[in-house]
Amino acid sequence: MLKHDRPCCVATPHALPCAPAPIIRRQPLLGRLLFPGLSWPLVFLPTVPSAVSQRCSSRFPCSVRPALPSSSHPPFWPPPLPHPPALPASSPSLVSTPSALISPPLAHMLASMELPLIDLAALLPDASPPLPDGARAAALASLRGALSAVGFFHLTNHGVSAELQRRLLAATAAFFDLPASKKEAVALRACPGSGRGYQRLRESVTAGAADVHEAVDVYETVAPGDPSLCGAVEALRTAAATGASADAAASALTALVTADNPRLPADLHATLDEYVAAARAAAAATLGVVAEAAGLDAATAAAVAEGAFWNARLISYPPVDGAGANADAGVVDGSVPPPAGELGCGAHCDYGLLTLVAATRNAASRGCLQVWAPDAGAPGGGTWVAADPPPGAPADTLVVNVGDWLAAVTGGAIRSSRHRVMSPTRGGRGKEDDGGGGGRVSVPFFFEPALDARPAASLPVTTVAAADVAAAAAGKEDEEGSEGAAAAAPSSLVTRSGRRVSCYGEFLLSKVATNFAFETAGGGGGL
Ligand SMILES: O=C(O)CCC(=O)C(=O)O
Ligand SMILES: [Fe+2]
Repeated sequence: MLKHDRPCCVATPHALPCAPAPIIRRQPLLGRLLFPGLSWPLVFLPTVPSAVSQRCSSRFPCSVRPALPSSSHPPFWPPPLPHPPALPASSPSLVSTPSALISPPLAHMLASMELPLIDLAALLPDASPPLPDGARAAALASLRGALSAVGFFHLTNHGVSAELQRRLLAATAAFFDLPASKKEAVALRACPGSGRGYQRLRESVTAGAADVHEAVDVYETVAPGDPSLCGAVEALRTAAATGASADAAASALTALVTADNPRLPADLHATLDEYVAAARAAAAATLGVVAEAAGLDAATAAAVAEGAFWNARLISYPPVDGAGANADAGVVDGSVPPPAGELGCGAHCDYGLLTLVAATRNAASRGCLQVWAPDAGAPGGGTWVAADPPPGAPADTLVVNVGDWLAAVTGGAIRSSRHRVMSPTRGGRGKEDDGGGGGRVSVPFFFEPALDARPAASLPVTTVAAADVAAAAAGKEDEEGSEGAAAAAPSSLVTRSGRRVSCYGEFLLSKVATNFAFETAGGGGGL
């Protein structure tokens, strides 16, 4: 990643009419992140190494580390699967994994909707007591199997306590229960360039179709002179884009990442601050383990995570009646046609490194989050797999999934899979209710690469799949009956105009530009 010691040269964009609020500014890096061969003690350094201290400008102490409890149960579940055969040195596409690499037990695991449960604390290289070598290798193999098949797994013992998750989900639910006028007071619509704020029902759009949810987006706020922003601006300006569009993109990116977050109710604000610090630390540690499972060398893994950026969404999915809801989500099967109605959130891939999802565990929520497993189910078919934690999973279980950038960095060894959220079924409220009421509340935390992270020249970059192009042209994702094909289409690190992205910031911008109903097709800073 490029380093800069001079202020960013992009003109600060037009003043944003958002209320200034001190929520969640860029935090210091956690010292060195966790990678094979390295261990946590580097995280405790009271003074941050000079290479990263220039980013250390916030009120958060540099000694933040996740409180990773010692393991009290087996480090992975279900039992380990055979390690898949070695992947070819250069994988032909970003996300496809030949079916031959899916072992029969793994296919079974997918069909029975059992994503592995990974115990992060037990898998850390400096875990105490250490796992026997064989057990650690088996757990990593189980993780690798899930990463290469669907890019989703369940995570426990990660330091984001169940209690903190419950508090955040309850405060989030309370926000969405407020009168519309209070929510609209922090509307994204009022400040679209900031990417932040409240979106009413059906304002968020996935691949052209309205989503049946309300949400609030928040982002890490970086300083205009932040090295990663400067690097991204430089990358944009020296990329193939011509002057005017590069300037527009640089301005749009600057507006997006330097804006302040909306003024949320005090308790939600404070809880979110606390949650972000914990989730960020957990994500960094998880990335180390995922990188190891994916076979990335330590230097590449370290480079991927340096200067990481984050954003998050607070989401409320209201319950709906009958068809289209998750009534039968206990049996998710690719042979069942997709619901005719609207989705809580349409099928999409996440953009960055890893997403950590905390969600209500009430009965209404169960089975709502689903991931497309192209190699499972009938040969040549594919299956939507339920991704929510099963009822018996530990209370702190988070759903973790791989984003496009990380999948690309691994050359397709691990998948960034399409996933969707079904609307909860009305009346499905159960005794496990923890704040979602009759609906589902979730908070995906997106752990992203540095804004100036560049795709390595050696990375395979797929062309946009035909199904995606057709769907984009038609303004919707899937033609009826072709959901499976479109769901399996690979993502690619190209902008909407088909040019290879110059840096992660540009990729992020091109994705965010199509996310909301009020934005025009020409949005996205000229990309
Ligand atoms: O609500 C969820 O569980 C996940 C939502 C999601 O996939 C996203 O916002 O990217
Ligand atoms: Fe997602």
